[in-house]
Amino acid sequence: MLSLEGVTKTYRVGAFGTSTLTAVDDVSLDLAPGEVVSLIGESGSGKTTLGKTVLGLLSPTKGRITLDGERARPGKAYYRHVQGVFQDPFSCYNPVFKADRVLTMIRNEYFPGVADSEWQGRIETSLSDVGLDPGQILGRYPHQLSGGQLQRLLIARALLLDLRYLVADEITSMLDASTRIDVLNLLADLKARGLGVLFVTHDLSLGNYISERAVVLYRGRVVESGSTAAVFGNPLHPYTIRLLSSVPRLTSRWGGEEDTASAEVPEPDDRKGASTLVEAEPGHLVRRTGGDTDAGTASLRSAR
Ligand SMILES: Nc1ncnc2c1ncn2[C@@H]1O[C@H](COP(=O)(O)OP(=O)(O)OP(=O)(O)O)[C@@H](O)[C@H]1O
Repeated sequence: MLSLEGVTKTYRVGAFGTSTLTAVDDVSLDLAPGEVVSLIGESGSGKTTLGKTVLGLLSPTKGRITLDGERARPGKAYYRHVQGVFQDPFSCYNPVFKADRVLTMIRNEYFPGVADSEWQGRIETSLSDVGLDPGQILGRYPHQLSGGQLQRLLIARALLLDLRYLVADEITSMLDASTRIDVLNLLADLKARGLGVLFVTHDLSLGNYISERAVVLYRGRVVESGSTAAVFGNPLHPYTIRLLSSVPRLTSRWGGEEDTASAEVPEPDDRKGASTLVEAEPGHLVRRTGGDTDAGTASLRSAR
Protein backbone atom coordinates (compact mmCIF):
# COMPACT_ATOMS: atom_id res chain seq x y z
CA MET A 1 0.00 0.00 0.00
CA LEU A 2 1.24 3.49 -0.84
CA SER A 3 -0.02 5.93 1.79
CA LEU A 4 0.07 9.65 2.32
CA GLU A 5 -0.40 10.74 5.89
CA GLY A 6 -1.12 14.42 6.55
CA VAL A 7 1.13 15.56 3.72
CA THR A 8 1.66 19.31 3.59
CA LYS A 9 3.93 21.17 1.18
CA THR A 10 4.72 24.81 1.62
CA TYR A 11 6.72 26.84 -0.90
CA ARG A 12 8.72 29.94 -0.11
CA VAL A 13 7.50 32.70 -2.39
CA GLY A 14 7.78 36.46 -2.78
CA ALA A 15 10.86 38.62 -2.88
CA PHE A 16 13.70 36.85 -1.03
CA GLY A 17 11.33 33.99 -0.13
CA THR A 18 9.86 35.95 2.74
CA SER A 19 6.33 34.58 2.45
CA THR A 20 4.96 31.09 2.09
CA LEU A 21 2.34 29.40 -0.02
CA THR A 22 0.73 26.20 1.16
CA ALA A 23 0.26 24.25 -2.07
CA VAL A 24 -0.78 20.99 -0.38
CA ASP A 25 -2.44 21.03 3.00
CA ASP A 26 -2.75 17.99 5.24
CA VAL A 27 -3.60 15.43 2.54
CA SER A 28 -4.04 11.78 3.49
CA LEU A 29 -4.88 9.03 1.04
CA ASP A 30 -4.13 5.38 0.33
CA LEU A 31 -3.43 3.73 -2.99
CA ALA A 32 -3.76 -0.04 -3.13
CA PRO A 33 -2.30 -2.38 -5.77
CA GLY A 34 -4.64 -2.75 -8.74
CA GLU A 35 -6.53 0.43 -7.94
CA VAL A 36 -6.83 3.70 -9.85
CA VAL A 37 -7.40 6.76 -7.68
CA SER A 38 -7.98 10.01 -9.48
CA LEU A 39 -6.75 13.24 -7.97
CA ILE A 40 -8.98 15.92 -9.40
CA GLY A 41 -8.80 19.68 -9.13
CA GLU A 42 -8.53 22.82 -11.19
CA SER A 43 -5.24 24.45 -12.14
CA GLY A 44 -3.26 25.47 -9.06
CA SER A 45 -5.08 23.14 -6.67
CA GLY A 46 -1.82 21.36 -5.80
CA LYS A 47 -2.11 18.14 -7.85
CA THR A 48 1.34 18.26 -9.40
CA THR A 49 2.94 19.29 -6.12
CA LEU A 50 1.34 16.27 -4.48
CA GLY A 51 2.40 13.95 -7.32
CA LYS A 52 6.00 15.22 -7.13
CA THR A 53 5.99 14.76 -3.37
CA VAL A 54 4.90 11.13 -3.78
CA LEU A 55 7.74 10.68 -6.26
CA GLY A 56 10.27 12.18 -3.86
CA LEU A 57 10.99 15.07 -6.22
CA LEU A 58 9.81 17.41 -3.46
CA SER A 59 10.03 16.69 0.23
CA PRO A 60 6.92 17.24 2.34
CA THR A 61 7.01 20.13 4.77
CA LYS A 62 4.87 18.04 7.14
CA GLY A 63 3.45 14.54 7.10
CA ARG A 64 4.87 11.41 5.54
CA ILE A 65 4.58 8.96 2.69
CA THR A 66 4.88 5.26 3.34
CA LEU A 67 5.27 2.20 1.13
CA ASP A 68 3.98 -0.96 2.79
CA GLY A 69 4.15 0.80 6.16
CA GLU A 70 7.79 1.92 5.77
CA ARG A 71 8.63 5.58 5.35
CA ALA A 72 9.35 6.23 1.67
CA ARG A 73 12.98 7.10 1.04
CA PRO A 74 13.53 8.31 -2.50
CA GLY A 75 16.31 6.23 -3.97
CA LYS A 76 16.83 3.14 -6.07
CA ALA A 77 14.83 0.81 -3.82
CA TYR A 78 11.80 3.15 -3.85
CA TYR A 79 11.97 3.92 -7.57
CA ARG A 80 11.99 0.25 -8.42
CA HIS A 81 8.38 0.23 -7.27
CA VAL A 82 7.13 3.79 -7.69
CA GLN A 83 7.50 5.78 -10.90
CA GLY A 84 5.92 8.79 -12.56
CA VAL A 85 4.86 9.75 -16.06
CA PHE A 86 4.12 13.39 -16.81
CA GLN A 87 2.07 15.57 -19.09
CA ASP A 88 4.61 16.48 -21.73
CA PRO A 89 6.31 13.38 -23.15
CA PHE A 90 8.50 15.49 -25.47
CA SER A 91 10.25 17.23 -22.58
CA CYS A 92 11.23 13.89 -21.03
CA TYR A 93 13.55 13.02 -23.91
CA ASN A 94 16.79 14.56 -25.02
CA PRO A 95 16.17 15.39 -28.71
CA VAL A 96 19.75 14.52 -29.73
CA PHE A 97 19.59 10.97 -28.36
CA LYS A 98 17.59 8.11 -29.75
CA ALA A 99 14.40 7.50 -27.77
CA ASP A 100 15.50 4.07 -26.56
CA ARG A 101 18.19 5.76 -24.48
CA VAL A 102 15.59 6.04 -21.68
CA LEU A 103 15.58 2.23 -21.59
CA THR A 104 19.38 2.00 -21.60
CA MET A 105 19.52 4.34 -18.62
CA ILE A 106 17.38 1.89 -16.64
CA ARG A 107 19.77 -0.91 -17.52
CA ASN A 108 22.85 1.07 -16.52
CA GLU A 109 21.29 2.14 -13.24
CA TYR A 110 19.46 -0.99 -12.12
CA PHE A 111 20.57 -4.00 -14.12
CA PRO A 112 24.21 -3.58 -15.18
CA GLY A 113 24.83 -7.31 -14.81
CA VAL A 114 22.05 -8.49 -17.13
CA ALA A 115 23.30 -10.07 -20.36
CA ASP A 116 22.55 -8.35 -23.67
CA SER A 117 20.26 -11.10 -24.95
CA GLU A 118 18.22 -11.15 -21.74
CA TRP A 119 17.96 -7.38 -21.70
CA GLN A 120 16.76 -7.38 -25.30
CA GLY A 121 14.05 -9.85 -24.33
CA ARG A 122 12.95 -7.68 -21.41
CA ILE A 123 12.75 -4.61 -23.65
CA GLU A 124 10.65 -6.44 -26.20
CA THR A 125 8.28 -7.68 -23.51
CA SER A 126 7.85 -4.25 -21.93
CA LEU A 127 7.29 -2.58 -25.31
CA SER A 128 4.73 -5.15 -26.38
CA ASP A 129 3.03 -4.77 -22.97
CA VAL A 130 2.32 -1.14 -23.86
CA GLY A 131 1.31 -1.98 -27.44
CA LEU A 132 4.51 -0.77 -29.13
CA ASP A 133 6.31 -2.56 -31.94
CA PRO A 134 10.05 -2.57 -31.07
CA GLY A 135 10.93 -2.34 -34.77
CA GLN A 136 9.05 0.93 -35.05
CA ILE A 137 10.43 2.51 -31.88
CA LEU A 138 14.00 1.47 -31.24
CA GLY A 139 16.66 3.47 -33.03
CA ARG A 140 14.38 6.45 -33.63
CA TYR A 141 14.77 10.00 -32.40
CA PRO A 142 11.98 11.53 -30.28
CA HIS A 143 10.83 13.83 -33.10
CA GLN A 144 10.24 10.73 -35.25
CA LEU A 145 7.68 9.38 -32.75
CA SER A 146 4.20 10.59 -31.85
CA GLY A 147 3.25 11.94 -28.43
CA GLY A 148 1.27 8.76 -27.75
CA GLN A 149 4.25 6.55 -28.67
CA LEU A 150 6.58 8.60 -26.46
CA GLN A 151 4.14 8.42 -23.56
CA ARG A 152 3.86 4.62 -23.98
CA LEU A 153 7.63 4.33 -24.15
CA LEU A 154 7.87 6.09 -20.77
CA ILE A 155 5.40 3.60 -19.34
CA ALA A 156 7.39 0.72 -20.91
CA ARG A 157 10.50 2.13 -19.23
CA ALA A 158 8.71 2.05 -15.87
CA LEU A 159 7.59 -1.54 -16.54
CA LEU A 160 11.22 -2.67 -16.86
CA LEU A 161 11.37 -2.13 -13.11
CA ASP A 162 9.38 -4.05 -10.58
CA LEU A 163 6.70 -1.39 -10.87
CA ARG A 164 3.85 -1.39 -8.37
CA TYR A 165 2.65 2.20 -8.32
CA LEU A 166 2.50 4.79 -11.06
CA VAL A 167 1.87 8.51 -10.65
CA ALA A 168 0.29 9.54 -13.95
CA ASP A 169 0.21 13.35 -14.01
CA GLU A 170 -2.05 14.69 -16.77
CA ILE A 171 -0.54 12.08 -19.07
CA THR A 172 -3.21 12.35 -21.70
CA SER A 173 -3.68 16.09 -21.84
CA MET A 174 -1.33 16.58 -24.78
CA LEU A 175 -2.75 13.67 -26.76
CA ASP A 176 -5.53 13.71 -29.31
CA ALA A 177 -8.83 12.07 -28.41
CA SER A 178 -8.21 8.65 -29.97
CA THR A 179 -4.64 8.33 -28.65
CA ARG A 180 -5.91 9.46 -25.24
CA ILE A 181 -8.38 6.60 -25.06
CA ASP A 182 -5.62 4.13 -26.09
CA VAL A 183 -3.39 5.33 -23.24
CA LEU A 184 -6.30 5.19 -20.79
CA ASN A 185 -7.10 1.65 -21.87
CA LEU A 186 -3.42 0.76 -21.41
CA LEU A 187 -3.61 2.02 -17.82
CA ALA A 188 -6.74 -0.06 -17.33
CA ASP A 189 -4.81 -3.16 -18.55
CA LEU A 190 -1.92 -2.45 -16.19
CA LYS A 191 -4.35 -1.93 -13.34
CA ALA A 192 -5.88 -5.32 -14.10
CA ARG A 193 -2.36 -6.75 -13.71
CA GLY A 194 -2.03 -5.24 -10.24
CA LEU A 195 -0.59 -1.78 -10.82
CA GLY A 196 -1.81 1.01 -8.50
CA VAL A 197 -2.24 4.30 -10.34
CA LEU A 198 -2.55 7.81 -8.93
CA PHE A 199 -4.23 9.48 -11.88
CA VAL A 200 -3.74 13.23 -11.64
CA THR A 201 -6.16 15.16 -13.80
CA HIS A 202 -8.16 18.34 -14.10
CA ASP A 203 -10.48 16.50 -16.49
CA LEU A 204 -13.50 15.15 -14.67
CA SER A 205 -14.60 12.92 -17.50
CA LEU A 206 -11.22 11.12 -17.53
CA GLY A 207 -11.35 10.70 -13.77
CA ASN A 208 -14.82 9.28 -14.06
CA TYR A 209 -13.78 6.97 -16.91
CA ILE A 210 -10.79 5.36 -15.32
CA SER A 211 -10.87 5.45 -11.55
CA GLU A 212 -12.78 3.63 -8.87
CA ARG A 213 -11.98 6.26 -6.26
CA ALA A 214 -11.81 10.01 -6.64
CA VAL A 215 -10.16 12.63 -4.44
CA VAL A 216 -11.10 16.25 -5.10
CA LEU A 217 -8.48 18.83 -4.22
CA TYR A 218 -9.26 22.51 -3.74
CA ARG A 219 -6.52 24.98 -2.84
CA GLY A 220 -4.34 22.13 -1.66
CA ARG A 221 -6.93 20.47 0.55
CA VAL A 222 -9.04 17.40 0.05
CA VAL A 223 -12.63 18.64 -0.01
CA GLU A 224 -14.30 15.39 -1.03
CA SER A 225 -13.29 11.79 -1.58
CA GLY A 226 -14.95 8.46 -2.04
CA SER A 227 -15.91 5.98 -4.70
CA THR A 228 -16.00 7.66 -8.09
CA ALA A 229 -19.67 6.69 -8.38
CA ALA A 230 -20.48 8.48 -5.09
CA VAL A 231 -18.40 11.60 -5.75
CA PHE A 232 -19.71 12.02 -9.30
CA GLY A 233 -23.21 10.71 -8.68
CA ASN A 234 -23.85 12.47 -5.39
CA PRO A 235 -21.36 15.33 -5.04
CA LEU A 236 -21.68 16.98 -1.65
CA HIS A 237 -19.05 19.69 -1.44
CA PRO A 238 -19.90 23.00 -3.14
CA TYR A 239 -16.59 22.93 -5.00
CA THR A 240 -17.21 19.45 -6.43
CA ILE A 241 -20.68 20.52 -7.45
CA ARG A 242 -19.25 23.60 -9.10
CA LEU A 243 -16.62 21.54 -10.94
CA LEU A 244 -19.25 19.13 -12.22
CA SER A 245 -21.48 22.04 -13.24
CA SER A 246 -18.72 23.54 -15.31
CA VAL A 247 -18.36 20.52 -17.62
CA PRO A 248 -20.02 21.48 -20.91
CA ARG A 249 -22.39 18.76 -22.12
CA LEU A 250 -22.39 17.56 -25.69
CA THR A 251 -25.99 18.72 -26.07
CA SER A 252 -25.53 22.15 -24.46
CA ARG A 253 -24.43 25.31 -26.25
CA TRP A 254 -22.72 28.34 -24.83
CA GLY A 255 -25.28 30.82 -23.53
CA GLY A 256 -28.13 28.39 -24.23
CA GLU A 257 -30.63 27.16 -21.68
CA GLU A 258 -28.56 24.10 -20.92
CA ASP A 259 -25.31 26.03 -20.71
CA THR A 260 -23.97 25.08 -17.32
CA ALA A 261 -20.37 26.09 -18.03
CA SER A 262 -21.18 29.77 -17.71
CA ALA A 263 -23.64 29.35 -14.81
CA GLU A 264 -22.89 31.70 -11.94
CA VAL A 265 -21.96 29.62 -8.95
CA PRO A 266 -20.76 31.18 -5.73
CA GLU A 267 -17.12 30.59 -4.86
CA PRO A 268 -16.85 28.15 -1.99
CA ASP A 269 -14.56 29.51 0.68
CA ASP A 270 -12.78 26.72 2.45
CA ARG A 271 -10.60 28.96 4.53
CA LYS A 272 -13.60 30.20 6.53
CA GLY A 273 -13.38 28.80 10.00
CA ALA A 274 -12.27 25.36 11.05
CA SER A 275 -13.09 22.51 8.72
CA THR A 276 -12.91 18.77 8.90
CA LEU A 277 -13.58 15.85 6.63
CA VAL A 278 -16.73 14.09 7.77
CA GLU A 279 -18.12 10.78 6.54
CA ALA A 280 -21.39 11.72 4.87
CA GLU A 281 -22.07 8.11 3.83
CA PRO A 282 -19.87 5.03 4.17
CA GLY A 283 -16.51 5.78 2.56
CA HIS A 284 -17.70 9.15 1.17
CA LEU A 285 -15.91 12.02 2.92
CA VAL A 286 -16.75 15.68 2.55
CA ARG A 287 -15.14 18.73 4.09
CA ARG A 288 -17.50 20.71 6.21
CA THR A 289 -16.53 24.30 6.94
CA GLY A 290 -17.92 27.21 8.90
CA GLY A 291 -18.91 28.72 5.53
CA ASP A 292 -20.77 25.67 4.22
CA THR A 293 -24.49 25.45 4.62
CA ASP A 294 -26.92 22.91 3.31
CA ALA A 295 -28.82 25.79 1.71
CA GLY A 296 -25.65 26.82 -0.15
CA THR A 297 -25.16 23.28 -1.40
CA ALA A 298 -28.78 23.10 -2.48
CA SER A 299 -28.49 26.32 -4.48
CA LEU A 300 -25.35 25.05 -6.18
CA ARG A 301 -27.13 21.79 -7.03
CA SER A 302 -29.98 23.69 -8.65
CA ALA A 303 -27.41 25.41 -10.90
CA ARG A 304 -26.38 22.05 -12.40
N1 LIG B 1 8.18 25.74 -7.18
C1 LIG B 1 7.18 26.49 -6.75
N2 LIG B 1 7.40 27.60 -6.01
C2 LIG B 1 6.39 28.35 -5.55
N3 LIG B 1 5.08 28.08 -5.78
C3 LIG B 1 4.80 27.00 -6.52
C4 LIG B 1 5.83 26.16 -7.04
N4 LIG B 1 5.23 25.14 -7.74
C5 LIG B 1 3.90 25.34 -7.65
N5 LIG B 1 3.63 26.47 -6.92
C6 LIG B 1 2.31 26.99 -6.57
O1 LIG B 1 1.64 25.97 -5.82
C7 LIG B 1 0.26 25.92 -6.16
C8 LIG B 1 -0.09 24.52 -6.64
O2 LIG B 1 0.60 24.30 -7.88
P1 LIG B 1 0.53 22.90 -8.64
O3 LIG B 1 1.36 23.00 -9.87
O4 LIG B 1 0.83 21.83 -7.68
O5 LIG B 1 -1.02 22.84 -9.02
P2 LIG B 1 -1.77 21.94 -10.08
O6 LIG B 1 -3.09 21.61 -9.50
O7 LIG B 1 -0.92 20.81 -10.50
O8 LIG B 1 -1.94 22.95 -11.29
P3 LIG B 1 -1.86 22.64 -12.89
O9 LIG B 1 -3.01 21.72 -13.19
O10 LIG B 1 -2.02 24.01 -13.50
O11 LIG B 1 -0.50 22.04 -13.15
C9 LIG B 1 0.03 27.00 -7.22
O12 LIG B 1 -0.43 28.17 -6.54
C10 LIG B 1 1.43 27.24 -7.78
O13 LIG B 1 1.57 28.57 -8.24
